[in-house]
Amino acid sequence: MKISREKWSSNFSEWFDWVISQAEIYDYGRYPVKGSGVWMPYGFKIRQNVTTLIRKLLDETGHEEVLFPLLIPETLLKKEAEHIKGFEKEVFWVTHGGEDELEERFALRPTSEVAITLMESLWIKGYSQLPRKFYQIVSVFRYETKATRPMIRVRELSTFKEAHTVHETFEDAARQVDEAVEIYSKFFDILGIPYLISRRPEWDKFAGAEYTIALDTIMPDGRALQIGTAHHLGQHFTKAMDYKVQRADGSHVHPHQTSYGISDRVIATVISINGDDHGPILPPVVAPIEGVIIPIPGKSEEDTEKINKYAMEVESVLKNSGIRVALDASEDKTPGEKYYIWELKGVPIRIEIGPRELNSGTAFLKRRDTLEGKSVKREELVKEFRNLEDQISADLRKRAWEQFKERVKRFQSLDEAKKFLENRGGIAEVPWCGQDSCGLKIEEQVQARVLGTPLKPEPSGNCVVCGKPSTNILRIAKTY
Ligand SMILES: Nc1ncnc2c1ncn2[C@@H]1O[C@H](COS(=O)(=O)NC(=O)[C@@H](N)CS)[C@@H](O)[C@H]1O
Repeated sequence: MKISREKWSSNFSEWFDWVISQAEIYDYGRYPVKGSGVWMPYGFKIRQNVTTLIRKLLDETGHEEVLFPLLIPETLLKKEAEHIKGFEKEVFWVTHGGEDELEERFALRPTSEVAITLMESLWIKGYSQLPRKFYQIVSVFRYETKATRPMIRVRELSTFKEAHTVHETFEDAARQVDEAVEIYSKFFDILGIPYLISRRPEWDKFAGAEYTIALDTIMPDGRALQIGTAHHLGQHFTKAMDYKVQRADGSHVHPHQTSYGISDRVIATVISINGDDHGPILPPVVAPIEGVIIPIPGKSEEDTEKINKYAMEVESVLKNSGIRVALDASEDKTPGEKYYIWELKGVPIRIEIGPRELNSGTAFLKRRDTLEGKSVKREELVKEFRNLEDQISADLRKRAWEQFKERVKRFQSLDEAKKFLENRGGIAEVPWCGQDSCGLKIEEQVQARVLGTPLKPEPSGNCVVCGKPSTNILRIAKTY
């Protein structure tokens, strides 16, 4: 028997608010600063498992973790004209220290390009020190004026991983952007999150970038969510800040840079992408508790005692093998009430230990995603548990990709694309001649956002606006 996904898909936003509060993941809307949420212990552990994973992927590809000041002086932030133009409406300012007005305002960093470029100009003088790849996982602040949403559109991005790299040439920076996209692809593949990689249109790239590559997923309500971006910054910041490095031939050149970021949105997505009306289904790799043991009382006090004792043995066998396991031995709830709570918390495997398991020396493993269960011998428990986890991870990833692929559709006319986006939602692909004017018209007529173009051009048919032969397809979607 499957659990319905009615609420999860048709009232996703309500479902998400209900899950993050009832599963005690993230307290949003009650802390008296709009757009700031609180990571509660269980949610903090999910966040920790996610950041541990991205740290691993960055550390093993030559990135060095750093930690920069939160405050950026106004004159520094304004060094790069496009950058400040793109952010000036989003910056929070600090104007006083105690009673004293500061002689210069400080910005709460909205992102750290100028801060990092300043210190790079002091640390890195010559080509032999390049390329250099830094990253930090910090809070950044953006005065979002659109409706804020927990984790998805916040004003304090409390899990902002920003990477910044320096290169001798444009080409090497372009190679780095490709590496960043590969790292993000691997990251989302491990998390089981489907995505499309698109080059953002010229009119929607990061402020101060040559070009932007973005990874977009589709949330249960059919809206697209940008979950990662990588920017080729060229020499925009190094020229604005007159930062040069010495080349092998003794000449000096402004180095080229990239930056790439992900945020709390990744956690919102990993909670939401596989869910049902009982709550989220967390992939084992990020689940704070991979398996929860629920003892089922016996007919007599004596039996129940034996069952609890056996359950504790099962707990230590799993714990000793490095599995994050919990034993819910609370006396004040029935097994059914416990099932409800742990399903709401998205625990991927439930281990039922009752009279039958006690007598046969087995454990009953129940999957959170399909609700299928199977009995395993106690001696095989760790191996069977790990195998089941691998099966669940693969099935969750497969199901998410199947749903995703159903929601990416190609159309030859704008009307069909518009209808599709208004009904089910998803990402529509239409033939495009490559002219910005047509691209902007598409956004207008479809009342949706252009996500951009595939990295490998896919000309097919005639531009849906002007009728000229297409040079590529354009992806459009209702977005967050
Ligand atoms: N208000 C927000 N709330 C949550 N996540 C956000 C918000 N704004 C942006 N993000 C996420 O942060 C990622 C990086 O932000 S960004 O503006 O595109 N890029 C940068 O800031 C660059 N400096 C790379 S670190 C985006 O891809 C998006 O997933």
